[in-house]
Amino acid sequence: MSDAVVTRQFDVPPGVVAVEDYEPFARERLSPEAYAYYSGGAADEITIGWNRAAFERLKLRPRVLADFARGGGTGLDLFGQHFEHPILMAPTAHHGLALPEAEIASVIGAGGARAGMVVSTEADVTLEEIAGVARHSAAPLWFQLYIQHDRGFTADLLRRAEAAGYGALVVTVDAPVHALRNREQRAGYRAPKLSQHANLRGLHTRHVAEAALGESLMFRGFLDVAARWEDIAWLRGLTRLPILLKGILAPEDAELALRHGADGLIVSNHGGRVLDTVPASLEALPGVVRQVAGRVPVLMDGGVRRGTDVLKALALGAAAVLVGRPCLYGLAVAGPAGVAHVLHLLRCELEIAMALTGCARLADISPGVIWRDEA
Ligand SMILES: Cc1cc2nc3c(=O)[nH]c(=O)nc-3n(C[C@H](O)[C@H](O)[C@H](O)COP(=O)(O)O)c2cc1C
Ligand SMILES: CCCCCCC(=O)C(=O)O
Repeated sequence: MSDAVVTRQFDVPPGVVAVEDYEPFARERLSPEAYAYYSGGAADEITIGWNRAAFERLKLRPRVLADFARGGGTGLDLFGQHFEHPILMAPTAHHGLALPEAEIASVIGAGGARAGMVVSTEADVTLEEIAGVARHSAAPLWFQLYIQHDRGFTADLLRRAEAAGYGALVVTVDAPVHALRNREQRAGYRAPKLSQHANLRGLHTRHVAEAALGESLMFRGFLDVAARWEDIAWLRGLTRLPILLKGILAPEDAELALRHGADGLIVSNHGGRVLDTVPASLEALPGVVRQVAGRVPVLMDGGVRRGTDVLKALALGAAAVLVGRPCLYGLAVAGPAGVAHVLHLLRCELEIAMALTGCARLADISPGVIWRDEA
């Protein structure tokens, strides 16, 4: 994509009234390989199911006759930036599989819904082109960084993101190796070559010898150049941008993250796409929130499909949530309009859930909105 425009008209199909309604339409429109890549997870996809089950298990505690005469709202400030609501578009790779306009369409959609967007290192459009479009929109833009084996190249990526005006750096730390993606393998999905990654042009491929039968794959050079804690401290020294670490589940890692200079955390299991049978993000959230004890904002993602899910995550201590697959499905089905609609639906549903639990503002959302069964 070199000319950053979206000129086509997109329509939301009739009957699409909730985020999950997009999925069957997206499945029809995507190639089987792309659908496998977007929808799939690691190995047996157990964690994907747990991400949803954790939300479904929690019951809400309604409150009646609350006084909303003084108004209310969903606005919040994070890292000095204002967000109209706490629902961000998660970083996801390769929007070009959904639509030729790729991330250009996504950023227009996110802007339409006044939602923050986190742009993936593995976007199909350069981070500069995306930021160029976002300049005209109300949506804050953050950049997701995969630390590359070439640290010089990584530092250049960071400088490019700073120069393009991104407001924060989200460093994804939960995927140092290629995950086991059996659904992708079965569907014949092939990830684009490094040379085809818009943001990684010029990065040389690092060849690691294939493991022969009976040899170790992981421990013969594959992990030598993987990111370590010292890389976080290194990044911290390179930039003034707030740094969030994405992919934290264990409270000990949350503590280490703060010790190495993280300004925020994203509790995430990568949408169940990296290590299968790790717990649901929502289950891991309270432990991380307890450990962090208010020192930095904690965000979460994984399985958010309803406004009530957003409310539950905030009740357990998240400052905001990120949404992955539903935005991709919205993009595949209705371009920028679909992305905006997905994010707008979630915001509207959150507002309804707040009204029915007596919360006028995000600050009113407390663990008290969760129903606790009598012992
Ligand atoms: C197709 C796809 C691509 C993704 N690519 C990235 C990526 O490039 N960087 C990253 O940090 N996370 C990536 N993720 C993970 C998301 O940021 C997020 O953690 C996850 O999608 C949240 O779960 P949900 O899809 O259930 O909302 C990807 C997820 C999907 C579905
Ligand atoms: C080493 C992991 C690369 C994955 C890139 C895209 C991604 O995050 C995904 O979930 O897919």
